[in-house]
Amino acid sequence: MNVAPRASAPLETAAVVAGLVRAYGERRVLDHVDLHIARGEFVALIGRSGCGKTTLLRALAGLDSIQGGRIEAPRTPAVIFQEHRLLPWKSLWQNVALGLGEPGARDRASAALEEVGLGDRLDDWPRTLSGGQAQRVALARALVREPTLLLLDEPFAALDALTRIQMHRLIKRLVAKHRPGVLLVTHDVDEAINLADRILIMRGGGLARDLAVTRPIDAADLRAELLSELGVGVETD
Ligand SMILES: Nc1ncnc2c1ncn2[C@@H]1O[C@H](COP(=O)(O)OP(=O)(O)OP(=O)(O)O)[C@@H](O)[C@H]1O
Repeated sequence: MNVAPRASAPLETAAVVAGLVRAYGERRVLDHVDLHIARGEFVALIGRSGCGKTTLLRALAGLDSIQGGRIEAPRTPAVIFQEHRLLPWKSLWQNVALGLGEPGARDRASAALEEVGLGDRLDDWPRTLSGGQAQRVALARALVREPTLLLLDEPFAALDALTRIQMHRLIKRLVAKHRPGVLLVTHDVDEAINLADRILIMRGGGLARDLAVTRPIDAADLRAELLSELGVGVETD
C-alpha cells in the first residue's frame, strides 16, 4: 500500500495556554492569556516592570495556582532563574543528577556537564564556581531531563557582558540540539532580538504583540519598534 507523505509535519507542541487568568485578590495580573509554543521554538517575553512576565512563567512552571483557563505541557517544564539555585552541599554532578535516579545518573550528569564545558569539574562544589559557570550547571541540570519546555526567568541578567555573550551562544547551540520549546523572560531588548524566533510584548494583562523574528533581521529597526512598543522611544540626537 502506498502512503502519501504528509505535506508538512505538524509542529510538536511544547506548551499551550488558553484563557489563562491569574489574580491576586480582585486584581487580575494575567487576564485571558493565550499562547502556543512549539518544540524547538525560542520565544522571548518582554514588557515593562510589573506587567506580569514572571507571573506567566511561574504559572507555566506549575509553581502557582491559576484562577481560570488551562495550561498544557507534555512533560514537567525545566526552569532556570536569575540565581543558579544549586545546592551548596552537593557536588556539581550530584546537583545535575538530582532526582534522576540510578542507574546511570552520574554518567548522564557527566555528559550534561560536558555539554556546558564543565566536564572536568564533576566533583567540585558550587561555591568554587563563577556566576557564569554556576548558570552553566543550572543549564546542564535543566537539560539533562530532556524537557519539552524550558522556562528561563532572566537567567543572564546578573552576568557581565562578555559572559552573557558566551551564554547566549551556548544556549542557542543547546536549544538547537535538544529542541525544547523555550520561553525567556527578559528586560533586555537586544537579548530578545539575538535569541528569539518570536518576541511577545506583554501589556495590560495580556500579550499585546507577537512579533516573528525572521533572519537576517534589521536589528536596528526591530529594536526601535520594540522600544516604541514598550513606551521607551528612541533618542534622536
Ligand atoms: N505574591 C503576590 N501578591 C500580590 N501581588 C503580586 C504577587 N506577586 C506579584 N504580584 C504583582 O503582580 C504583578 C506582576 O508581577 P510580576 O513579577 O509577574 O511582573 P514582571 O513583569 O515579572 O516584573 P519585573 O519585570 O519587574 O520582574 C505586579 O504588579 C506585582 O506587584
